[in-house]
Amino acid sequence: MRPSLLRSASQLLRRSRRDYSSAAAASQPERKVAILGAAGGIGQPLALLMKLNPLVSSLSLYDIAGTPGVAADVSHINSPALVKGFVGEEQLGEALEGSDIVIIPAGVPRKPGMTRDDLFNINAGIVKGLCTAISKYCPNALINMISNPVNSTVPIAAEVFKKAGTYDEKKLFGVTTLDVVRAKTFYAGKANVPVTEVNVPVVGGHAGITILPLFSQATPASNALSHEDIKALTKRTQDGGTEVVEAKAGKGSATLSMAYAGAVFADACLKGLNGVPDVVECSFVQSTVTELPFFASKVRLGKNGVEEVLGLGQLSNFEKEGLENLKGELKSSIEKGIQFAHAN
Ligand SMILES: NC(=O)c1ccc[n+]([C@@H]2O[C@H](COP(=O)([O-])OP(=O)(O)OC[C@H]3O[C@@H](n4cnc5c(N)ncnc54)[C@H](O)[C@@H]3O)[C@@H](O)[C@H]2O)c1
Ligand SMILES: O=C(O)C[C@H](O)C(=O)O
Repeated sequence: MRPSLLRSASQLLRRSRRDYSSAAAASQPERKVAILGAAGGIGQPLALLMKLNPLVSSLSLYDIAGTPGVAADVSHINSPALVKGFVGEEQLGEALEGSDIVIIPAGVPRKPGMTRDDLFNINAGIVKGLCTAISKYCPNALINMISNPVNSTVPIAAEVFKKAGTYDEKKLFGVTTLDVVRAKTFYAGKANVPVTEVNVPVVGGHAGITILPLFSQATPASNALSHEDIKALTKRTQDGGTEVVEAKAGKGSATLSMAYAGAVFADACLKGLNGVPDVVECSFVQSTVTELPFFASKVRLGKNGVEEVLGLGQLSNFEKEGLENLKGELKSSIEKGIQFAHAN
């Protein structure tokens, strides 16, 4: 693991420990978190980070292969979460039962030259199958969808849940936290401000130009950045996933930074469920912020999942243009997901 990831993991753990002490005093509820795709590139480090999160009392690791080994390994860590591994479809029900949060990084990752949409044909079916099981075994769980293309897999999940009569728009989240993590890192480097103090909302979706970082709202504000700097930061954030895919040269896409981002988002969901006030993260959710039915923006998390979808705030002209430019692609990715769910 890179030192920065280790630092982030230990910060996350320390933060959670503090919250744990105050929550424990108010008798913290038991929370079960399931990871589907837990033996994969994201699944394994994410399992590690969730095992380190003291808000988790039960950690269920499911995959089609490899989970007994991952579960045995992670279970030796001396933190409170009880770890169980489940393998194969016949164990999926048990893996899901009683889950408060289901995190889904199951599916194939990109290779160089591919778009996220190129993953649709394989991942759409995987997500549909897993969501069908979720609607049966843990219909009230919050879903953290990581599998790509997120712009389509979230609408697929919504349609599966609607068909099963279990859809609750407050409980379905596309995980876009990695875009925020990248925007914060790149902005801090360019603006020369402490990265741990930086916040940057990222709205839209999770693919190419649909990823729209709002650097005009970045804090701490910086007037050292030119328009060219903002354009370059925006492009780097939009192409962050491709930067990793190319650097890995055929060995997959972001796994460690994604596991960190997934752990941050799941931690925020747990805090919301536990009644911690003012927990806000960006996420791709059912939305009326624009005319599109799903859109990523800041979301206030609460005891039932989404408590409030927050608006976009003041945008720069460059961001307004980016917003108009992303709508066509995002709309067709959403429609593709909905059509797939209806046809299959
Ligand atoms: N949302 C994001 O920001 C983001 C970031 C990075 C990667 N991703 C996506 O996450 C997904 C996983 O990436 P990865 O690098 O971990 O891939 P990976 O191939 O390393 O792991 C995927 C895992 O999913 C498992 N799997 C396949 N079908 C399954 C099923 N039906 N049920 C349960 N598990 C199943 C595989 O066995 C494998 O262990 C990809 O679609 C990738 O594009 C999303
Ligand atoms: O880029 C990818 O294919 C994986 C992920 O969506 C990312 O943003 O890193």
